[in-house]
Amino acid sequence: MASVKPTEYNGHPAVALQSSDGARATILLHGGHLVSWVPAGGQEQLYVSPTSEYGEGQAVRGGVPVIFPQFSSRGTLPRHGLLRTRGWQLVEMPSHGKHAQAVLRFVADDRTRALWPHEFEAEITVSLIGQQLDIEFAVTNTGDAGFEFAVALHSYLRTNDVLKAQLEGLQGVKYEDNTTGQWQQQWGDVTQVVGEVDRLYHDAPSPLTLRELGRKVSIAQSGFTDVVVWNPGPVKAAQLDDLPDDDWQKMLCVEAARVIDPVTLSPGDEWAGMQTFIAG
Ligand SMILES: O=P(O)(O)OC[C@H]1O[C@H](O)[C@H](O)[C@@H](O)[C@@H]1O
Repeated sequence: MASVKPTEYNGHPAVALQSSDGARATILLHGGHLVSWVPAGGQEQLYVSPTSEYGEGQAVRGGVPVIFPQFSSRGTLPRHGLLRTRGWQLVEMPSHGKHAQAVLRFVADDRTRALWPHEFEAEITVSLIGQQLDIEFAVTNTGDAGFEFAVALHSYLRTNDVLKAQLEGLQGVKYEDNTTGQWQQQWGDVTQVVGEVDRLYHDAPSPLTLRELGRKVSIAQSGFTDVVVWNPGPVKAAQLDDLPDDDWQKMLCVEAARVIDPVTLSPGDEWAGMQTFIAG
C-alpha cells in the first residue's frame, strides 16, 4: 500500500510519500516545495543545495519552487512571486491504492493582499508511482474580479555533470534569452550547458528528454506553454550565497512555465498545469 506521512526535512515540517512499489518523494510545507524524488529502485532525481536557506520568508534553492503570480523580476512583486517563501498546508492525503498522492494548499491572506489585491486558492498535488512523478499546480479565483498571472514549476533536476548532459527536444523553438533580452531561435535539437544558460522557450513541445550517461528523464507538461532552461554557470553560481561554487555542475533547471501569454482567470474559474517526469 502507498503511504503519505508527516515528516521533517532539515528540521522543517514536510510530507513523505511512498508508493506501493517503493518510489519516494518529500514535500516541504514551506513553499509547497517538492525537495526529493526517488523513483522505484532508482536514485535521487532532484537537486537541492546543501547551503539552501529554509523557513518563513526564505526561498529554497533546489527541488521544485512554485512561482506565482509573477515570474522572475517581470513585475513589481517580489522575485518569482508570493508563494515560494510562504508556509502551505497539507489538506489531503488521498489514497489511490498503489499511487502515493498529497495535496497542499495556500489561500490568499492579508500578506498576499497587501502586495497583490486578489483572492485565490492555490493547490499543489504530487502523485508518484514507479518511475513517474506528476506535479500539478492549480489555482482558483475565489474573488469577484478577474486577475492575470504568470506561473512556473521551477524544477531543479540533478545531473552527474551538467557539462556532459543534454536536453533534447527544443529544435526550432523560439526563446527569449534572459541574459540579453534578445529573442533567438534554437537551431539544433540538443541544448547543452557550457556557461550560463537562461532561456524562456515559448510554445515549447512536450516531452523533452534530459539525457546523460546511463540515465534519462522525460519531462512533459500540460497547461504550461513555455519552458525555462536555467543554469547559472560558474560566474553566476559564485555570486549566489545559497549555492556552493561548483554545484552549478550538479543541476539543470527545466521549468514548466506560463510567462509569455499569462493566464487570465475570471471569478470562480480554475486553471491547472502539470509537469510529469519519467525516469529511465
Ligand atoms: O535566484 P532565483 O530568484 O531563485 O532565480 C533563479 C532563476 O530563475 C529562473 O530560471 C530565471 O529565468 C533566472 O533568471 C533566475 O536566475
